[in-house]
Amino acid sequence: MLQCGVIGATGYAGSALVSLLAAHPKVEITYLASHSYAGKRFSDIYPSLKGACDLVLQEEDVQEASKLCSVLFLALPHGLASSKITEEILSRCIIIDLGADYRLKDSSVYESWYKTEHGSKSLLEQSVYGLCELHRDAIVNANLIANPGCYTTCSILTLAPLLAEGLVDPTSLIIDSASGVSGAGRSEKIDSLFCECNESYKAYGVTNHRHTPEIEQELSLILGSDVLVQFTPHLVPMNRGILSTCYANLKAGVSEADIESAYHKHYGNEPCIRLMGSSLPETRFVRGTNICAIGWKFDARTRRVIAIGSIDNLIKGAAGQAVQNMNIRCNFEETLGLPLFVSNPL
Ligand SMILES: NC(=O)C1=CN([C@@H]2O[C@H](COP(=O)(O)OP(=O)(O)OC[C@H]3O[C@@H](n4cnc5c(N)ncnc54)[C@H](OP(=O)(O)O)[C@@H]3O)[C@@H](O)[C@H]2O)C=CC1
Ligand SMILES: CC(=O)N[C@@H](CCC(=O)OP(=O)(O)O)C(=O)O
Repeated sequence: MLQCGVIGATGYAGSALVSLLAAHPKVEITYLASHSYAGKRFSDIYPSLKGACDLVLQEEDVQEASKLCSVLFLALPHGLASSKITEEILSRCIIIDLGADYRLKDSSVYESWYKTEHGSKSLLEQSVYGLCELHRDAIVNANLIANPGCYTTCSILTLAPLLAEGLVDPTSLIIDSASGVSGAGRSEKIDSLFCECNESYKAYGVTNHRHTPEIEQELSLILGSDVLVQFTPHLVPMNRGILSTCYANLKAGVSEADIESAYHKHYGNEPCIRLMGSSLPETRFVRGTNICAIGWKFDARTRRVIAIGSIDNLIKGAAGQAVQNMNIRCNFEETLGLPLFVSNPL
Protein backbone atom coordinates (compact mmCIF):
# COMPACT_ATOMS: atom_id res chain seq x y z
CA MET A 1 0.00 0.00 0.00
CA LEU A 2 1.16 3.54 -0.76
CA GLN A 3 1.53 5.58 2.42
CA CYS A 4 -0.02 9.01 2.06
CA GLY A 5 -0.48 12.08 4.23
CA VAL A 6 -2.50 15.28 4.03
CA ILE A 7 -1.48 18.60 5.59
CA GLY A 8 -4.48 20.89 5.84
CA ALA A 9 -6.70 17.82 6.11
CA THR A 10 -9.55 19.68 7.81
CA GLY A 11 -10.15 22.22 5.04
CA TYR A 12 -12.70 21.73 2.28
CA ALA A 13 -10.11 20.56 -0.26
CA GLY A 14 -8.19 18.51 2.33
CA SER A 15 -11.29 16.76 3.64
CA ALA A 16 -12.43 15.89 0.12
CA LEU A 17 -8.97 14.40 -0.39
CA VAL A 18 -9.15 12.36 2.83
CA SER A 19 -12.50 11.00 1.73
CA LEU A 20 -11.08 9.91 -1.67
CA LEU A 21 -7.85 8.50 -0.20
CA ALA A 22 -9.71 6.53 2.47
CA ALA A 23 -11.59 4.70 -0.29
CA HIS A 24 -8.59 4.31 -2.64
CA PRO A 25 -7.65 0.62 -2.97
CA LYS A 26 -3.87 1.22 -3.17
CA VAL A 27 -3.52 3.84 -0.44
CA GLU A 28 -3.08 3.84 3.31
CA ILE A 29 -3.45 7.21 5.06
CA THR A 30 -0.63 7.43 7.59
CA TYR A 31 -0.53 11.10 8.50
CA LEU A 32 -3.07 13.91 8.75
CA ALA A 33 -2.27 17.37 10.05
CA SER A 34 -4.40 20.30 11.09
CA HIS A 35 -3.66 23.84 12.21
CA SER A 36 -6.52 24.18 14.72
CA TYR A 37 -7.64 20.64 15.59
CA ALA A 38 -4.43 18.69 16.41
CA GLY A 39 -5.19 15.89 18.89
CA LYS A 40 -8.75 15.37 17.67
CA ARG A 41 -9.79 12.57 15.37
CA PHE A 42 -10.48 13.51 11.75
CA SER A 43 -13.98 12.07 12.14
CA ASP A 44 -14.63 14.36 15.13
CA ILE A 45 -14.38 17.26 12.67
CA TYR A 46 -16.14 15.43 9.80
CA PRO A 47 -18.57 12.99 11.50
CA SER A 48 -19.90 11.93 8.09
CA LEU A 49 -16.57 10.11 7.64
CA LYS A 50 -16.73 8.24 10.97
CA GLY A 51 -15.51 4.72 10.28
CA ALA A 52 -13.88 5.77 7.02
CA CYS A 53 -11.12 7.83 8.65
CA ASP A 54 -10.72 8.07 12.42
CA LEU A 55 -7.01 8.97 12.40
CA VAL A 56 -5.85 11.47 15.03
CA LEU A 57 -4.85 14.83 13.54
CA GLN A 58 -1.20 15.83 14.16
CA GLU A 59 0.49 19.18 14.67
CA GLU A 60 1.82 20.05 11.24
CA ASP A 61 5.42 18.89 10.67
CA VAL A 62 6.27 18.56 6.99
CA GLN A 63 9.78 17.17 7.68
CA GLU A 64 8.41 14.38 9.86
CA ALA A 65 5.48 13.72 7.52
CA SER A 66 7.83 13.32 4.56
CA LYS A 67 9.57 10.48 6.44
CA LEU A 68 6.28 8.69 7.09
CA CYS A 69 4.69 9.10 3.65
CA SER A 70 5.62 8.33 0.06
CA VAL A 71 3.14 10.94 -1.14
CA LEU A 72 2.31 14.05 0.85
CA PHE A 73 -0.54 16.35 -0.16
CA LEU A 74 -0.58 19.97 1.00
CA ALA A 75 -3.98 21.69 1.11
CA LEU A 76 -2.99 24.96 2.77
CA PRO A 77 -3.76 28.62 2.09
CA HIS A 78 -1.40 30.01 -0.55
CA GLY A 79 1.99 31.26 0.61
CA LEU A 80 2.57 28.51 3.18
CA ALA A 81 3.74 25.59 1.05
CA SER A 82 6.64 27.47 -0.52
CA SER A 83 8.14 28.14 2.92
CA LYS A 84 7.93 24.47 3.94
CA ILE A 85 9.17 22.44 0.96
CA THR A 86 12.88 21.79 0.47
CA GLU A 87 15.10 19.75 -1.88
CA GLU A 88 15.69 17.34 0.99
CA ILE A 89 11.96 16.69 1.41
CA LEU A 90 11.56 16.19 -2.34
CA SER A 91 14.40 13.67 -2.35
CA ARG A 92 12.35 11.21 -0.28
CA CYS A 93 8.72 12.11 -0.84
CA ILE A 94 6.42 13.15 -3.68
CA ILE A 95 4.70 16.45 -2.91
CA ILE A 96 1.34 17.31 -4.46
CA ASP A 97 0.45 20.88 -3.54
CA LEU A 98 -3.19 21.88 -3.93
CA GLY A 99 -2.40 25.54 -3.38
CA ALA A 100 -1.01 28.10 -5.78
CA ASP A 101 2.64 28.34 -4.71
CA TYR A 102 4.21 26.23 -7.44
CA ARG A 103 1.75 26.81 -10.28
CA LEU A 104 3.19 29.97 -11.83
CA LYS A 105 6.61 29.33 -13.34
CA ASP A 106 7.71 32.96 -13.04
CA SER A 107 8.07 33.91 -9.36
CA SER A 108 7.71 37.62 -10.15
CA VAL A 109 4.29 36.93 -11.68
CA TYR A 110 3.37 34.98 -8.52
CA GLU A 111 4.60 37.76 -6.26
CA SER A 112 2.76 40.49 -8.14
CA TRP A 113 -0.61 38.65 -8.23
CA TYR A 114 -0.41 37.08 -4.75
CA LYS A 115 1.22 40.09 -3.06
CA THR A 116 3.57 37.86 -1.09
CA GLU A 117 7.13 36.69 -1.43
CA HIS A 118 7.74 33.21 -2.80
CA GLY A 119 9.53 31.07 -0.20
CA SER A 120 11.40 28.62 -2.49
CA LYS A 121 11.90 30.11 -5.96
CA SER A 122 14.64 27.61 -6.78
CA LEU A 123 12.11 24.75 -6.69
CA LEU A 124 9.84 26.31 -9.34
CA GLU A 125 11.99 24.92 -12.13
CA GLN A 126 11.26 21.34 -11.09
CA SER A 127 7.56 21.79 -10.31
CA VAL A 128 5.14 20.38 -12.86
CA TYR A 129 1.75 21.97 -13.45
CA GLY A 130 -0.57 19.09 -12.64
CA LEU A 131 -3.30 19.58 -15.20
CA CYS A 132 -3.37 15.87 -15.99
CA GLU A 133 -4.79 15.98 -19.50
CA LEU A 134 -2.13 18.47 -20.66
CA HIS A 135 0.99 17.44 -18.74
CA ARG A 136 0.71 13.70 -18.17
CA ASP A 137 4.18 13.01 -19.62
CA ALA A 138 5.88 15.38 -17.16
CA ILE A 139 3.75 14.33 -14.17
CA VAL A 140 5.01 10.73 -14.46
CA ASN A 141 8.48 11.83 -13.33
CA ALA A 142 7.70 14.79 -11.08
CA ASN A 143 8.41 14.96 -7.35
CA LEU A 144 6.75 18.35 -6.99
CA ILE A 145 3.31 18.59 -8.58
CA ALA A 146 1.38 21.85 -8.52
CA ASN A 147 -2.28 20.95 -8.61
CA PRO A 148 -4.13 23.62 -10.64
CA GLY A 149 -6.76 26.00 -9.33
CA CYS A 150 -10.42 25.16 -9.74
CA TYR A 151 -11.46 27.96 -12.12
CA THR A 152 -8.30 27.40 -14.11
CA THR A 153 -8.81 23.65 -14.54
CA CYS A 154 -12.27 24.27 -15.93
CA SER A 155 -11.36 27.23 -18.13
CA ILE A 156 -8.12 25.85 -19.59
CA LEU A 157 -9.62 22.45 -20.40
CA THR A 158 -12.60 24.12 -22.06
CA LEU A 159 -10.51 26.39 -24.30
CA ALA A 160 -7.42 24.26 -24.99
CA PRO A 161 -8.55 22.38 -28.13
CA LEU A 162 -9.80 25.59 -29.79
CA LEU A 163 -6.36 27.21 -29.38
CA ALA A 164 -4.38 24.07 -30.13
CA GLU A 165 -6.15 23.73 -33.47
CA GLY A 166 -5.89 27.44 -34.29
CA LEU A 167 -9.65 27.86 -34.64
CA VAL A 168 -10.07 31.08 -32.67
CA ASP A 169 -8.58 34.55 -32.44
CA PRO A 170 -6.44 34.37 -29.26
CA THR A 171 -6.97 38.09 -28.58
CA SER A 172 -10.72 37.60 -28.22
CA LEU A 173 -10.94 35.24 -25.24
CA ILE A 174 -13.49 36.06 -22.54
CA ILE A 175 -14.23 33.68 -19.66
CA ASP A 176 -17.14 34.13 -17.27
CA SER A 177 -16.90 31.55 -14.51
CA ALA A 178 -19.19 30.89 -11.57
CA SER A 179 -18.31 28.93 -8.44
CA GLY A 180 -20.10 27.46 -5.46
CA VAL A 181 -19.21 28.89 -2.06
CA SER A 182 -16.93 25.99 -0.96
CA GLY A 183 -14.43 27.42 -3.49
CA ALA A 184 -13.64 30.09 -0.92
CA GLY A 185 -12.57 27.55 1.72
CA ARG A 186 -13.83 26.75 5.20
CA SER A 187 -12.12 29.47 7.19
CA GLU A 188 -14.48 32.17 8.31
CA LYS A 189 -14.96 34.75 5.57
CA ILE A 190 -17.79 37.25 5.63
CA ASP A 191 -18.54 36.81 1.91
CA SER A 192 -19.17 33.10 2.49
CA LEU A 193 -21.73 33.54 5.26
CA PHE A 194 -25.22 32.28 4.37
CA CYS A 195 -26.82 35.72 4.69
CA GLU A 196 -24.16 37.34 2.53
CA CYS A 197 -24.40 34.99 -0.44
CA ASN A 198 -27.75 33.18 -0.36
CA GLU A 199 -30.35 34.46 -2.87
CA SER A 200 -27.69 36.53 -4.58
CA TYR A 201 -25.24 36.25 -7.48
CA LYS A 202 -22.24 38.48 -7.92
CA ALA A 203 -19.07 39.04 -9.87
CA TYR A 204 -15.86 39.55 -7.91
CA GLY A 205 -12.14 39.82 -8.61
CA VAL A 206 -13.07 41.69 -11.80
CA THR A 207 -9.85 42.45 -13.79
CA ASN A 208 -7.62 41.14 -11.00
CA HIS A 209 -8.43 37.55 -10.02
CA ARG A 210 -5.34 35.40 -9.24
CA HIS A 211 -6.39 32.67 -11.64
CA THR A 212 -5.95 35.00 -14.64
CA PRO A 213 -2.15 34.55 -14.92
CA GLU A 214 -2.49 30.79 -14.40
CA ILE A 215 -4.96 30.52 -17.29
CA GLU A 216 -2.75 32.76 -19.44
CA GLN A 217 0.40 30.75 -18.64
CA GLU A 218 -1.15 27.50 -19.80
CA LEU A 219 -3.01 28.84 -22.85
CA SER A 220 0.18 30.62 -23.95
CA LEU A 221 2.07 27.32 -23.79
CA ILE A 222 -0.56 25.74 -26.01
CA LEU A 223 -0.56 28.58 -28.53
CA GLY A 224 3.21 29.08 -28.48
CA SER A 225 2.86 32.84 -27.90
CA ASP A 226 1.44 35.13 -25.22
CA VAL A 227 -2.29 34.96 -24.62
CA LEU A 228 -4.29 37.47 -22.56
CA VAL A 229 -7.74 36.55 -21.28
CA GLN A 230 -10.58 38.52 -19.74
CA PHE A 231 -11.51 36.33 -16.77
CA THR A 232 -14.38 37.20 -14.44
CA PRO A 233 -15.36 34.91 -11.55
CA HIS A 234 -18.82 34.91 -9.96
CA LEU A 235 -20.15 33.52 -6.69
CA VAL A 236 -23.27 31.31 -6.85
CA PRO A 237 -25.23 30.35 -3.72
CA MET A 238 -24.62 26.60 -3.98
CA ASN A 239 -22.18 24.42 -2.06
CA ARG A 240 -20.01 23.21 -4.89
CA GLY A 241 -19.52 23.30 -8.66
CA ILE A 242 -18.02 25.55 -11.30
CA LEU A 243 -19.40 26.55 -14.69
CA SER A 244 -17.11 28.43 -17.09
CA THR A 245 -18.66 30.12 -20.11
CA CYS A 246 -15.89 30.89 -22.60
CA TYR A 247 -16.35 33.15 -25.64
CA ALA A 248 -13.96 33.34 -28.61
CA ASN A 249 -14.13 34.86 -32.09
CA LEU A 250 -13.81 32.25 -34.83
CA LYS A 251 -11.13 32.62 -37.47
CA ALA A 252 -12.31 33.00 -41.05
CA GLY A 253 -13.57 29.78 -42.59
CA VAL A 254 -13.86 27.81 -39.34
CA SER A 255 -16.97 25.62 -39.36
CA GLU A 256 -19.09 23.91 -36.70
CA ALA A 257 -17.57 20.58 -37.76
CA ASP A 258 -14.03 21.93 -37.17
CA ILE A 259 -14.94 22.70 -33.56
CA GLU A 260 -16.48 19.31 -33.00
CA SER A 261 -13.48 17.51 -34.45
CA ALA A 262 -11.02 19.59 -32.37
CA TYR A 263 -12.70 18.51 -29.13
CA HIS A 264 -12.86 14.88 -30.20
CA LYS A 265 -9.24 14.87 -31.40
CA HIS A 266 -7.94 16.19 -28.06
CA TYR A 267 -10.33 14.61 -25.60
CA GLY A 268 -11.89 11.62 -27.37
CA ASN A 269 -9.93 9.18 -25.18
CA GLU A 270 -9.74 11.19 -21.98
CA PRO A 271 -11.33 9.29 -19.08
CA CYS A 272 -11.99 12.45 -17.03
CA ILE A 273 -13.46 14.61 -19.77
CA ARG A 274 -17.02 14.22 -20.97
CA LEU A 275 -17.83 15.85 -24.29
CA MET A 276 -21.43 16.95 -24.48
CA GLY A 277 -21.51 18.78 -27.83
CA SER A 278 -24.51 21.07 -28.02
CA SER A 279 -26.26 19.50 -25.00
CA LEU A 280 -24.54 21.80 -22.55
CA PRO A 281 -23.13 20.81 -19.14
CA GLU A 282 -24.57 21.80 -15.78
CA THR A 283 -22.83 21.67 -12.40
CA ARG A 284 -25.21 18.95 -11.16
CA PHE A 285 -24.03 16.64 -13.97
CA VAL A 286 -20.52 16.50 -12.46
CA ARG A 287 -21.20 16.99 -8.75
CA GLY A 288 -18.93 14.72 -6.68
CA THR A 289 -17.09 13.46 -9.78
CA ASN A 290 -13.63 13.93 -11.26
CA ILE A 291 -15.13 14.85 -14.62
CA CYS A 292 -14.81 18.05 -16.61
CA ALA A 293 -17.89 18.16 -18.85
CA ILE A 294 -17.62 20.36 -21.94
CA GLY A 295 -20.23 21.52 -24.44
CA TRP A 296 -20.19 24.19 -27.12
CA LYS A 297 -22.37 26.23 -29.49
CA PHE A 298 -21.37 27.63 -32.84
CA ASP A 299 -22.93 31.05 -33.37
CA ALA A 300 -23.00 31.66 -37.14
CA ARG A 301 -24.60 35.08 -36.60
CA THR A 302 -21.79 36.54 -34.44
CA ARG A 303 -19.03 34.21 -35.73
CA ARG A 304 -18.22 33.14 -32.19
CA VAL A 305 -17.91 29.85 -30.37
CA ILE A 306 -19.31 29.71 -26.86
CA ALA A 307 -17.71 26.78 -25.04
CA ILE A 308 -19.01 25.81 -21.63
CA GLY A 309 -17.16 23.66 -19.11
CA SER A 310 -18.23 22.38 -15.73
CA ILE A 311 -16.42 20.66 -12.86
CA ASP A 312 -16.86 20.00 -9.17
CA ASN A 313 -14.41 22.52 -7.67
CA LEU A 314 -13.54 20.17 -4.81
CA ILE A 315 -12.98 17.08 -6.98
CA LYS A 316 -11.66 17.73 -10.52
CA GLY A 317 -10.89 21.26 -9.29
CA ALA A 318 -8.85 20.08 -6.28
CA ALA A 319 -8.86 16.70 -4.46
CA GLY A 320 -9.84 14.46 -7.38
CA GLN A 321 -7.25 15.97 -9.68
CA ALA A 322 -4.67 15.55 -6.88
CA VAL A 323 -5.52 11.83 -6.73
CA GLN A 324 -5.43 11.64 -10.55
CA ASN A 325 -1.92 13.16 -10.35
CA MET A 326 -0.90 10.61 -7.71
CA ASN A 327 -2.27 7.78 -9.87
CA ILE A 328 -0.28 8.98 -12.89
CA ARG A 329 2.89 9.50 -10.85
CA CYS A 330 2.65 6.14 -9.09
CA ASN A 331 1.71 4.18 -12.21
CA PHE A 332 -1.75 3.26 -10.98
CA GLU A 333 -4.70 3.20 -13.36
CA GLU A 334 -5.39 6.93 -13.86
CA THR A 335 -8.97 6.87 -12.61
CA LEU A 336 -8.42 4.47 -9.69
CA GLY A 337 -10.46 5.58 -6.68
CA LEU A 338 -12.06 8.45 -8.61
CA PRO A 339 -15.81 8.86 -9.07
CA LEU A 340 -16.67 9.38 -12.74
CA PHE A 341 -20.47 9.47 -12.46
CA VAL A 342 -22.75 11.31 -10.08
CA SER A 343 -24.07 9.10 -7.30
CA ASN A 344 -27.53 10.62 -7.64
CA PRO A 345 -28.55 12.09 -11.01
CA LEU A 346 -31.18 14.40 -9.49
N1 LIG B 1 -11.90 25.06 -2.00
C1 LIG B 1 -11.66 24.81 -3.27
O1 LIG B 1 -12.58 24.61 -4.08
C2 LIG B 1 -10.25 24.74 -3.79
C3 LIG B 1 -9.16 25.02 -3.00
N2 LIG B 1 -7.90 24.96 -3.53
C4 LIG B 1 -6.74 25.29 -2.75
O2 LIG B 1 -6.54 24.34 -1.71
C5 LIG B 1 -5.96 24.97 -0.57
C6 LIG B 1 -6.88 24.74 0.62
O3 LIG B 1 -8.13 25.35 0.31
P1 LIG B 1 -9.46 25.06 1.13
O4 LIG B 1 -9.50 23.66 1.55
O5 LIG B 1 -10.55 25.61 0.32
O6 LIG B 1 -9.21 25.99 2.40
P2 LIG B 1 -9.80 25.84 3.87
O7 LIG B 1 -9.79 27.20 4.45
O8 LIG B 1 -11.08 25.10 3.81
O9 LIG B 1 -8.72 24.93 4.60
C7 LIG B 1 -7.41 25.39 4.87
C8 LIG B 1 -6.62 24.33 5.59
O10 LIG B 1 -5.34 24.87 5.89
C9 LIG B 1 -5.16 24.90 7.31
N3 LIG B 1 -4.57 26.18 7.69
C10 LIG B 1 -5.14 27.39 7.69
N4 LIG B 1 -4.27 28.33 8.09
C11 LIG B 1 -3.11 27.70 8.34
C12 LIG B 1 -1.84 28.11 8.81
N5 LIG B 1 -1.57 29.38 9.08
N6 LIG B 1 -0.87 27.17 8.97
C13 LIG B 1 -1.14 25.88 8.69
N7 LIG B 1 -2.36 25.43 8.28
C14 LIG B 1 -3.31 26.33 8.09
C15 LIG B 1 -6.53 24.75 7.92
O11 LIG B 1 -6.37 24.08 9.15
P3 LIG B 1 -7.48 24.08 10.32
O12 LIG B 1 -8.77 23.66 9.69
O13 LIG B 1 -6.97 23.09 11.27
O14 LIG B 1 -7.53 25.47 10.84
C16 LIG B 1 -7.25 23.87 6.90
O15 LIG B 1 -6.94 22.53 7.11
C17 LIG B 1 -5.82 26.45 -0.92
O16 LIG B 1 -4.54 26.71 -1.39
C18 LIG B 1 -6.85 26.62 -2.02
O17 LIG B 1 -6.53 27.68 -2.82
C19 LIG B 1 -7.69 24.58 -4.82
C20 LIG B 1 -8.73 24.29 -5.64
C21 LIG B 1 -10.10 24.36 -5.19
C1 LIG C 1 -15.51 31.01 -4.67
C2 LIG C 1 -14.09 31.39 -4.36
O1 LIG C 1 -13.85 32.25 -3.53
N1 LIG C 1 -13.13 30.74 -5.01
C3 LIG C 1 -11.72 30.99 -4.79
C4 LIG C 1 -10.92 30.11 -5.73
C5 LIG C 1 -10.50 28.82 -5.11
C6 LIG C 1 -9.31 28.21 -5.78
O2 LIG C 1 -9.26 27.22 -6.42
O3 LIG C 1 -8.27 28.98 -5.75
P1 LIG C 1 -6.76 28.67 -5.48
O4 LIG C 1 -6.54 27.22 -5.33
O5 LIG C 1 -6.01 29.21 -6.61
O6 LIG C 1 -6.49 29.47 -4.26
C7 LIG C 1 -11.33 32.43 -5.09
O7 LIG C 1 -11.92 33.07 -5.95
O8 LIG C 1 -10.34 32.87 -4.50
